Amino acid sequence: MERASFFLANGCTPLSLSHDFILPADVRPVTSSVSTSITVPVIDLNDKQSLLVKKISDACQEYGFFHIINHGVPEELCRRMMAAVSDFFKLPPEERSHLFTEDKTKPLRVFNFYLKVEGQNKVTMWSETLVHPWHASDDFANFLPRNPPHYRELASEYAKEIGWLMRRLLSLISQGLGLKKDSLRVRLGDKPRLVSHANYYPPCPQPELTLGLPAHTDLNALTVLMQSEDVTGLQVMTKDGEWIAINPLRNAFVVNIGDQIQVLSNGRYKSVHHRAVGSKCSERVSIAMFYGPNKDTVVGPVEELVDEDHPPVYRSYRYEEFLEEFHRQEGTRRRVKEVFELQH
Ligand SMILES: O=C(O)CCC(=O)C(=O)O
Ligand SMILES: [Fe+2]
Repeated sequence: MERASFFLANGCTPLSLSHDFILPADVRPVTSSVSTSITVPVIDLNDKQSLLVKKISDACQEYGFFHIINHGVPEELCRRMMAAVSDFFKLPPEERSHLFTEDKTKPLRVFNFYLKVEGQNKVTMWSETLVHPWHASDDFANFLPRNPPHYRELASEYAKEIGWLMRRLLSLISQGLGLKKDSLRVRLGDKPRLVSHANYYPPCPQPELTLGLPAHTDLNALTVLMQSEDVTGLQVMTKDGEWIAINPLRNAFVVNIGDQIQVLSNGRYKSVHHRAVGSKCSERVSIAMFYGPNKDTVVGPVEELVDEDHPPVYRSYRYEEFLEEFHRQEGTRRRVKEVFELQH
């Protein structure tokens, strides 16, 4: 059966792998060099508390990424949420194009990631992303798309569940660092910046020539990601600089450390590079729920984690300063937290 063409929200011709999407050879994903022998830990949230804290701590130090199972979020809700995102991207392009903007101050928007490349203006990534705020208890439905009609209700319900999960994860991560349960949550402030990115990757005729999402680290503190169950795409860089695939696992979430926890933990926990590659045969969806400080929060290494043997790796900053640096590096393979490193 012929597959219906995908039109980008800002385009009126069917998506095709034109010059605009093709990356220079040195940044293309080399499938044959992606290791399949290593993978990130799968952590069962039903494990005994002390074991759980240790396993999460080890994963945060070694990979900055892990899977969680028995997370308590109803499977049916996850399935419906993924379907709602997929339905959103299947709306005719004119139904999404009014949300398309490069203005990052708009809370609800659709955009494409891109990379700036020498001799070529921008290379657009093979994906489209829906951005909006989320909140576990406040009503944020006004910031959500009206279409598809069930999106508002589902996203609100899903946010409530993720809110609880984030709280639990932040507590476990704090304990892993030897801190009080609520330490990281308090540090990140009582008005965290909560943003959701729903990424849609249409099938890609030549995934080896482009990327769905460029290599990046998450700028926030913590990310809970749900990905399509039957398509691969997410890849993570290990300490040794090797790409590994994070293949989907049924009824599991991927959790990863963002830059702010790397800074708060004084470099103990790692916010690592990851990217998404396209798939030739199937569309793929991922929903990243980000938890970060608000712009006025001061972030720096937690005092208890700094001593003579562990001098501060980063200087403190207002998160707004970090965001400004992040925007300054737009379109590049960003190195934002490195700008805040102290020289010893
Ligand atoms: O699609 C994915 O698996 C990765 C998404 C991601 O890294 C992000 O949205 O920050
Ligand atoms: Fe990410």
